[in-house]
Amino acid sequence: MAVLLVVMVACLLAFWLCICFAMLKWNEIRYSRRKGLPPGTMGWPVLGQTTEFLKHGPSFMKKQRAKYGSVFKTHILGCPTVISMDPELNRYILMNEGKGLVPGYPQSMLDILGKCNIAAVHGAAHKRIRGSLLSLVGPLVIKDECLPKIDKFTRFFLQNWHGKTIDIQEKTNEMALWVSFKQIVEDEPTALYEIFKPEFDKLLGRKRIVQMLKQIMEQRRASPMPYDDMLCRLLRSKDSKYILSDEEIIDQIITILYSGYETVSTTSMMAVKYLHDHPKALEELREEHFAIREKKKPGEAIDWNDYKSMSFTRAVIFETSRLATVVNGVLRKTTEDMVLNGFTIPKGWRIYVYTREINYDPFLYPEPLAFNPWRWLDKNLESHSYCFIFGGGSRLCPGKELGILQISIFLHYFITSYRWEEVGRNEILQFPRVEAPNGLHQYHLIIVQDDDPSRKIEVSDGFDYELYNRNDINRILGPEAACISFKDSACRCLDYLIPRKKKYIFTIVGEGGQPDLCVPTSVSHGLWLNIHDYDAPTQLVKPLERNTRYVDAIMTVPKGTLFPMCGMNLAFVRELIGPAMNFGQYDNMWAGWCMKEKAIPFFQSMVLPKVCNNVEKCYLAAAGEVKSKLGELV
Ligand code: HEM
Repeated sequence: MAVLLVVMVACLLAFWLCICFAMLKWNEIRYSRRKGLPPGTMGWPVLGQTTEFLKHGPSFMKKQRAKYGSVFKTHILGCPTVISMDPELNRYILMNEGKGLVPGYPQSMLDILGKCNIAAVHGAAHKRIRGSLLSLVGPLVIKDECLPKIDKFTRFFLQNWHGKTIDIQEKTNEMALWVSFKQIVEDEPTALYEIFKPEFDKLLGRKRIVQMLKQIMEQRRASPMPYDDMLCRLLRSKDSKYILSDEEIIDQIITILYSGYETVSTTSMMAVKYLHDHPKALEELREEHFAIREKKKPGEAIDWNDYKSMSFTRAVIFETSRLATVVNGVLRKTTEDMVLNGFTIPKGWRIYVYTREINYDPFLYPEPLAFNPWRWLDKNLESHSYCFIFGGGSRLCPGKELGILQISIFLHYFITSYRWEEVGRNEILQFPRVEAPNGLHQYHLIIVQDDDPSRKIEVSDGFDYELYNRNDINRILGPEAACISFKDSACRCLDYLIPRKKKYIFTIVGEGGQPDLCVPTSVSHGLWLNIHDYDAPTQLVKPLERNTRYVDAIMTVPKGTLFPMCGMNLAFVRELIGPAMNFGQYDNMWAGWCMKEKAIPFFQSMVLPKVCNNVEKCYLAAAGEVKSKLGELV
């Protein structure tokens, strides 16, 4: 009987597995019939890969990219989707709104924001709604209209925190909504806000919010009182282009509240966290703000000139937004079949313009996991073509300057009024959405793949890594890309150019033996399993000779012994021997491309002392000269 039961369970299990496999297969076949789609997998019918995407977020993205490249297809959030992690393509999509591309936000979001909201419209309607929005929150009006109010409400909000344990997440959250709410309807009683906030937090409370706003609008129309807030400006727009219907006004208000809520609150909270963890940055910020306060009477408001002098504050806000990546990307939808990067994206597909990774690009942001606000003091960075923190193109965030202003004023009153310390680890500061990338992984790997870029290296789960291939080398170095030769160990030279601290550099070739750095070693040379690592002429005369004897042994090259060294299957400690390993155009040459300009004249003019009467002494003397004179180049 028991045996029968086991057999039945096994049959059921096998049957179930077959069904699952068939469903997966069917889904893949369904999409494989369409020609020209990007690589990728669509997962389960209907569900697609939504669960993996929501559960693993950034690591799901990295894994798929490693498998399929920077542009791949998937099925998430109920829609076949192409994910682009390619900075060039992302830029193209952002800059080419309208050419077959419109916003692609899910229906659930449009249901909350309303059908007239800015993300639901495009073309002329978008221009009109955006124009109206900019007349309320754009850079031209925030100086006179928004700043005095933000100052007043933020200062009021930050009162009486002395000696208390506060949840900074909860507080910044409340502050972002309250300050926006008060700017929209300043003179409405605070009790109204108390009803409004829980409805807003539920997000499903649109119906109730619409009712409340309609009521306020009716009262305003019937009242002779002069109001001075955003709602008043919307109701009495002076510019005929921007006269909106009641429905449009309501959607506009909900959009302003919704768009500036999580973005401003999360950035404010993360700025507090980063400043707490980086006392030097906090000290410099305090200096900036106390210098402003010194010029003012107690309680005097911040004015535009004060705000404009907050250059380090702006840098802190940009660095926080970058490192915390509050917005991971934006969504677009195709309105016709489109060819992008050589792939055909069918009409109606969603494109996830995933911009998160570019925030950690070491070429754009050297040592990208470090909190370094000073990098933003170079103003060019804000306008860099690949800086997508506030989006780009015709949908560049219209609330960018308003958001920065709100966070600046918050930081001003927060750091000039309080000193604080974290209570408990991560108990007060909670990061349910924002990842803290700093310090989570002991090792960060930079992998430079040197063979065919269409072949994808599989990297096991659990590694924190960046993967570069030949296409990336071409993208990063542009016309200079030829200086890193292809299909040899010189590909590691890209590693040198990646501005990040690296301790070990490994060059691993095909199925060769792996370098071993378990013992304190400056250079470790792995041997090849399959062929003798002969020099070129010997290999020519012994083309078929193979090494069949593999000895699992470590040999130490004695001091003073010269030995031939191949650049492949080599590992070394960068700090000890890095400059000598900077490979050039041809393998095994001792000169890196970045040194060429200066290195050649340097060597041509080098004179060694007379005591250098053998190779070893010459080498050591030359190495000393290189260290002292060329050291800063490396
Ligand atoms: C630190 C704060 C903020 C960040 C990081 C941020 C980021 C962004 C990004 C990335 C986009 C592009 C969306 C897309 O292309 O689909 C965007 C658009 C938008 N943002 Fe912000 N934002 C911030 C603050 C604000 C504030 C305070 C407002 C309030 C008015 C706001 C209102 C909007 C609106 C209405 C859009 C849509 C624009 C359009 O479709 O034309 N944002 N924002």
